[in-house]
Amino acid sequence: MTSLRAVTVDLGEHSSPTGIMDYLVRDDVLCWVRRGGGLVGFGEVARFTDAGPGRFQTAARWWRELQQDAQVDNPVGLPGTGLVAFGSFAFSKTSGHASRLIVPQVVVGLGEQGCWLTYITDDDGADLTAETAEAALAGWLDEISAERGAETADRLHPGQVSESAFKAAVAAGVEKISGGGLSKLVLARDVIAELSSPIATAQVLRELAIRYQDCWTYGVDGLIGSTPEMLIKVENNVARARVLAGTLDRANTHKIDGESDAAYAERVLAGSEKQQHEHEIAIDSLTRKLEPYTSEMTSHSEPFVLELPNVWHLASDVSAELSTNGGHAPSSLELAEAVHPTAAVCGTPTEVAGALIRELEQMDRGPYAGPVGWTDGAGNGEWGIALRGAVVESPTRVRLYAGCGIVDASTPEAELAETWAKFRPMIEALGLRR
Ligand SMILES: C=C(O[C@@H]1C=C(C(=O)O)C=C[C@H]1O)C(=O)O
Repeated sequence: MTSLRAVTVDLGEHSSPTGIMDYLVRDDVLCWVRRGGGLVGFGEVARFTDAGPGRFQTAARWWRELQQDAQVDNPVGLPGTGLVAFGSFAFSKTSGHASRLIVPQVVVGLGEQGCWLTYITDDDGADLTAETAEAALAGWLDEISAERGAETADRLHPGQVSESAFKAAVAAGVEKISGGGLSKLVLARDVIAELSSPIATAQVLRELAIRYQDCWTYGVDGLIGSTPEMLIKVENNVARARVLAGTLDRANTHKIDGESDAAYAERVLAGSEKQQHEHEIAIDSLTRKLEPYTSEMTSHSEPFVLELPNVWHLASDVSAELSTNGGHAPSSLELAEAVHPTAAVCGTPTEVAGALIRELEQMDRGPYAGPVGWTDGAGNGEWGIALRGAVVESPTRVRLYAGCGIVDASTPEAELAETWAKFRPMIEALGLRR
């Protein structure tokens, strides 16, 4: 195994109003961005890949061993400094898709407490100073990627799961739920964007990051998107999650005369028994899985309405003190494994829902609905659920994914419409029209 050396340097204040988005200038960036803060990585000095049920554990072991052999000079010491890996994990243990951790050569970070730069190398003789780190970053920024305009020949095609196949799967899912044995099931489908010229990934990421400020915009090795759902975040032994379930389209509203947006969302979403039921199942699944790792957990008794540009969601924020076993708290990677998949993207009970997804969807979800994010050497990290995103399969072919929670009151037409609302962020960022 390569042994790595790293240095983190303090960059002081970053005064630009667009923050870390200023660094989303290359199509090959690794990124994790929210409200102008986050991490952007360039280059690659180490990579881990694996598939199957052991993928999280082999990744965690690889990451631990990499730390043990590494020399890290990190006077900044904040979460996201020192050695960092970006990663994405397949949704399913049966997926052929490679889960991965990637250690970049250069990472720029921006948080509430400042801005920093990390330079990582496998070269024993490299000079680890602020100057070499800054020169490495400047080298990456020297060549920036081109933008592209929307082209009329760009097209959206059906994916592996057509609209009619999706509706049939939803009907079959509702029938299974009514028959007992499971209370919630999440079914998804895909669509393909065929572009007439190569995708400008950095531009897409910038558009998502600007438009979806409350979401986490991710870019990891061709997996791109902007997720509103935080699977697990660990910062200094505190874990946080944002659980979503319950969705209302903002483009096709049926407001009563004079009703405000907020009152409409409150009435139709927060006031809906079906949506509240779906939400309760999702929050229960997260808290149950997280509980064994915590000494204290807080969540609000009522969900709030989260407003995004495309949809409203019922949302709950959970926070928990992590219990330290022998002085060692679980890392973000260990917790991601423990809580994935939640009922927000799989169903309840997990095993029954997972098997039904395989049977009814008939598609490999790949990294869609799996954890995406980053980890540092101290166990901090942020793992979102890879939703509202796409996989860049070739420069001109992008596969978009979206799904919905199915409960006994679900109808195929409404769930199909909901998938279109969830595709919208990517469709618009790609400059496509439906
Ligand atoms: C499955 C997706 O979203 C999930 C399902 C939701 C729902 O059914 O209401 C809401 C948010 C997410 O937890 C997706 O975006 O593809």
